[in-house]
Amino acid sequence: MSATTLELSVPDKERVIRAAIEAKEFAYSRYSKFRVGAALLTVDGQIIKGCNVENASYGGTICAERTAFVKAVSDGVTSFTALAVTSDVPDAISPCGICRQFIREFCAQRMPIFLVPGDYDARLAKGEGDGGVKESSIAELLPQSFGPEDLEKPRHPGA
Ligand SMILES: O=c1ccn([C@H]2C[C@H](O)[C@@H](CO)O2)c(=O)[nH]1
Ligand SMILES: [Zn+2]
Repeated sequence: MSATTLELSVPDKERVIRAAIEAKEFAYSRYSKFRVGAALLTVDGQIIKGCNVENASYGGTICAERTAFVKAVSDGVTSFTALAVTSDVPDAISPCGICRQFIREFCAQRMPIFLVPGDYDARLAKGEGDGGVKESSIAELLPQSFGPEDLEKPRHPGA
């Protein structure tokens, strides 16, 4: 376990990584041709997948990570134990700024976020034990962040 993350079982880690790879298959990335898959593991062991969904009005695009969160939250699920993200590029990508703020809303500071290389399976086949997965957390990806608790703090007397 790295200093920044909460403990997760090896099967759960493999499950959420595998789900992110599967989610990438449905990426609607006709403009960028950049496929991204994400998966959330919920506190009750459910997997929720998301892919990026682009739009002819480019700004309407939603990232894979936010797709997964929106699917979960709109089904009443708001507690998560892990997130995995992958693309087709060998260097594991890391969530964009907007998605980091989304993660901040729903996840513990030290919840594991697995950044999975696009060639994960090829790396495993070559005997690279962990497939090159990087483990991070929202504490690391979005330091000194603003979050839900900040809105609960008392206001100064003049406000
Ligand atoms: O972490 C990321 C980074 C990018 N994208 C998507 C948005 C867009 O569809 C494409 C190129 O930016 O990749 C994601 O889904 N997640
Ligand atoms: Zn994003």
